[in-house]
Amino acid sequence: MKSGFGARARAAMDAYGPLCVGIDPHAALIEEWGLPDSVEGLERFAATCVEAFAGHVAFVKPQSAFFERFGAGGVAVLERTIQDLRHTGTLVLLDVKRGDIGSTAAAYAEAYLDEDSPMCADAVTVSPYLGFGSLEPFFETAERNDTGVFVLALTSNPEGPQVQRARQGDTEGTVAGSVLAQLKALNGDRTPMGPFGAVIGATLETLDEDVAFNGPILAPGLGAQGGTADDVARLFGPVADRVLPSTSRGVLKAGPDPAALRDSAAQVNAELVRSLEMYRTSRSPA
Ligand SMILES: O=C(O)c1cc(=O)[nH]c(=O)n1[C@@H]1O[C@H](COP(=O)(O)O)[C@@H](O)[C@H]1O
Repeated sequence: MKSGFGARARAAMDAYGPLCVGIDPHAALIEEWGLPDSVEGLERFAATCVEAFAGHVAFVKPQSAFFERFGAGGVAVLERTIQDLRHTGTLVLLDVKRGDIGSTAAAYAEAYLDEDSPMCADAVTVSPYLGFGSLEPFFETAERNDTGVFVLALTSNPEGPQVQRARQGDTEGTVAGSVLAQLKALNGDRTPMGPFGAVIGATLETLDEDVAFNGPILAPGLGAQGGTADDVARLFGPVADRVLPSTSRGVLKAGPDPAALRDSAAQVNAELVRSLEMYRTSRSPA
């Protein structure tokens, strides 16, 4: 029987280290890899990523936008990529950042989080800006299927704080703080952790929020956006066991040789482990 998403994420991170590698087939990268910017090129790009990363990292995160760019043919490649990765046992976090009114959210949830769907991933990214409650169909479908949901909280882009750091009222906390508090309520005290994660960028100057919500933390922004392993340790050191730092271009630029891609991911993973360990030892009593 399949175990809960929190348990599967815990086991994968313990086995492979914290790194999540993103599959973002930018046109420029496809060209650098010597491939045509077409469905055929996309197919070879994605297959190379599967060969390089499946069975070597805890999570792979395909970015749907770069597949949708090619229409139905691109979406078919995305579907196959998700299935191929999952067949190897590698966890797939599908990055689609969905969010809509409840009845439409239910259809998105069925598409990405229901095991009967051909596009089902292990987890999906969602946006809470139609109201956290509008995400309920995602949570409910995930619970029924032992899949997971990652909700945007403090994103890695410079425009994020305008909305996410906004105060909800004179005395209340921030929008992001409210998202994190609601995730905490959903995860409860499940062990080893709950299935509902947050997205918090590795590019932030400071966290300034309570991240004790007992779920995984996707931390994108490592590499191309300027985040470093030391930033990950500085921001997430106290909750190191739940952080899933993510990079796409930072590793993909090592392609198209699958061995070079795998080596690059292993190197980033090792840097993360080293920085998080240094943080831990610097804080432990002598
Ligand atoms: O949800 C995400 O993964 C995400 C959230 C966020 O705050 N910032 C962010 O960059 N991402 C995604 O992470 C990937 C970052 O790619 P690189 O900048 O190439 O590492 C892209 O697919 C983004 O859409």
